[in-house]
Amino acid sequence: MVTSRRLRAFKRWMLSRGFEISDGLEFVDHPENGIAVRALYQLKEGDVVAKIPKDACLTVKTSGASQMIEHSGLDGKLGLAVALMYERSLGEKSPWAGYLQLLPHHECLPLMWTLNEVNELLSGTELHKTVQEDKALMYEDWKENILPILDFSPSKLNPKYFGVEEYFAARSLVASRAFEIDDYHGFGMVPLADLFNHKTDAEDVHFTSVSSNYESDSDDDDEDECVTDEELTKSSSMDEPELDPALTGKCSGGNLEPSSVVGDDPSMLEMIMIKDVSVGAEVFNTYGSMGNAALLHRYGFTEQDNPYDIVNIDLEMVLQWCSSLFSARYTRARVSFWRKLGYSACISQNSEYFEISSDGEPQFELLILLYIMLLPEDVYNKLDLSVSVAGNIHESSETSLSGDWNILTKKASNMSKESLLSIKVCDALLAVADIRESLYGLNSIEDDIEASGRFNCVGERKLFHSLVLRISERKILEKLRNYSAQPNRFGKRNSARKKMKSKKK
Ligand SMILES: C[S@@+](CC[C@H](N)C(=O)[O-])C[C@H]1O[C@@H](n2cnc3c(N)ncnc32)[C@H](O)[C@@H]1O
Repeated sequence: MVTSRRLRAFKRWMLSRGFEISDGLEFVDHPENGIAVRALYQLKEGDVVAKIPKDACLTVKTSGASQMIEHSGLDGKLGLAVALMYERSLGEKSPWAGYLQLLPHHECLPLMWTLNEVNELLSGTELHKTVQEDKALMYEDWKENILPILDFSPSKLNPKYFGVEEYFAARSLVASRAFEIDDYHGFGMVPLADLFNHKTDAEDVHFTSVSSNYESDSDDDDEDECVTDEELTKSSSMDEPELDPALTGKCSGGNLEPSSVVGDDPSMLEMIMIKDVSVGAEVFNTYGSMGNAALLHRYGFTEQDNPYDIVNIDLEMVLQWCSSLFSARYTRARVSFWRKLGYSACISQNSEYFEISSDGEPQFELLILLYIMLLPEDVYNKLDLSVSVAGNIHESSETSLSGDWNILTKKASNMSKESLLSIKVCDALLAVADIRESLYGLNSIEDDIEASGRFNCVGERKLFHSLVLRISERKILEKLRNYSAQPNRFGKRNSARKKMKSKKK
C-alpha cells in the first residue's frame, strides 16, 4: 500500500512533535472513504500503540490565538473552533500545518447541509428540529462572538478565515474529532487519535489521559495541588457528545465507555489496545453508545441495525390523539392526574417526550398516561378524589378500585407494564404510532428501503444516511405496532393457563 503524500507529511510532522507510534499501525488513505487505521501485524490487548504529547494537541491553551480567545471570554467548543480557524489562517506558518493539511475542510454533518436539504432529508426524523435549531444557534454564536473579534483585531486576523462558513466548518470538525484532554486543556484536536473510525460496541483501541498539565498551569490554580489520584485519572473515547438527550436515549440511561488502563506520564496521551486485532484488520475506536440520530448529528454517518436507536413521541402528539376523542378539559384533567401520581415524560429543551426503545417497547410513563386517559369517568373520579383526600396515592386507602389502583401504583414493574396493555390502550398506541409515522410524509418504509439501495454511502452521503436514519426509526415504529397488536398478552396467557388447569381437574 502506497502512503499518500499528505499522510507522509503528517507522519513527518508527528515525529517532529515527539509522537511515539507503533510500527504495527498502518494509516490507509482512501480517496472516497477518508483515512482508516489498520493493523500491520497482530496487535495484542494492552499494547500501547501511540503516545501523543499534549502540547502537540491543538487546544485553546496551545494555539497562538490563546490570549485573544481567553480575552474574548471564549472557551469550550466555540473557543476551540476559533483556535482551529486561527491556525488554519496561518497556513504553512502554523505549528500544526502538518496536521491541518490532513483534515477535511469540514465534516459532512447535517449542520453543514443547506436548510432545504435539512427540510427535505430529515423531515419526520428525530434530527429535523434539532438541526434547524443548531443552524440558527451557531449563526448567532458567530455573530455575537466571532464578528466582534474581527472588529477588534482587524490587522491581526484575515477575515477570509473567520467567515460564517469557516466557522460552521470548524464546528463540524470540532464536533466530530475533538477529545476531552484534561482539566487544563479542556477539549482539543488530538492528531492521530482522531484517525480511528467508529464501530458501535466493538472498540479495539482506547484513548487515555492523565489529567492536568501542572508544568504549564498558571499560579491561580492552587486547588489543583490537592487533587486526589482518582481526580487525576481520566479516560475517554471520543469526547462524549454534548447531545440532546432526546437523540441519545439518555432518559433511560446514557453510556460512557469506562477506562480500563491509564498511562503514567501526565504530559502524554496514550492509545492502548483493549482487544487483540489480527493483521490486516481495521482498528476501531468507539465514539460512544449512540443511535443513528446522534451518530448522524455529530459524525455525519449512520450504522445499519444500530442497537441504540430510539424513536421519541412528543407529549404534544399524544395530546393530539386525545383531542380527536376527548374535550380539551377532559384531556387536561387526566394529564394533571397523571402528573399528580408522580409520573412525567422525558424533557429536552422545551419539549416533553416518551421514548420507544429499539425493540419497539414504549416508555412506561406513556402507557400509564394512555391508561389514565381511557379510564371510565366514574373510576377516574373515584381515584382522583381518593388521591386528593389522601394527599398522594400511596397514602390513599382506596380498596373498591383495587385493580386500577394496583396498576397505577406498581411503577415500572414488568407485571404492571403488561397489565396496562388493554385493548383500548393498545389501540391508542397504534393511533399514536400512526400520527408519529405520518411525519415522514407520503413515502412508505418500503419506498425508503428501496431508495436506500440505490444510493451510495459515499457519493450520495446525505441521501444515504438520512434514509438509513428514517428507516431505522420507522422500523422501531413498526415494532411498536407489533407490540401494540398483542393486547393483554400477560393476562391472556394467565387465563389460558387457568383454563388448562381446570380441564385437568
Ligand atoms: C474522527 S474522524 C475518523 C477518521 C476519518 N475517517 C478521517 O478520514 O480522518 C471521524 C469521521 O470519520 C468518519 N467515520 C468514522 N467512523 C465511521 C463509520 N463507521 N462509518 C462511516 N464513516 C465513519 C466520519 O466521517 C466521521 O465524522
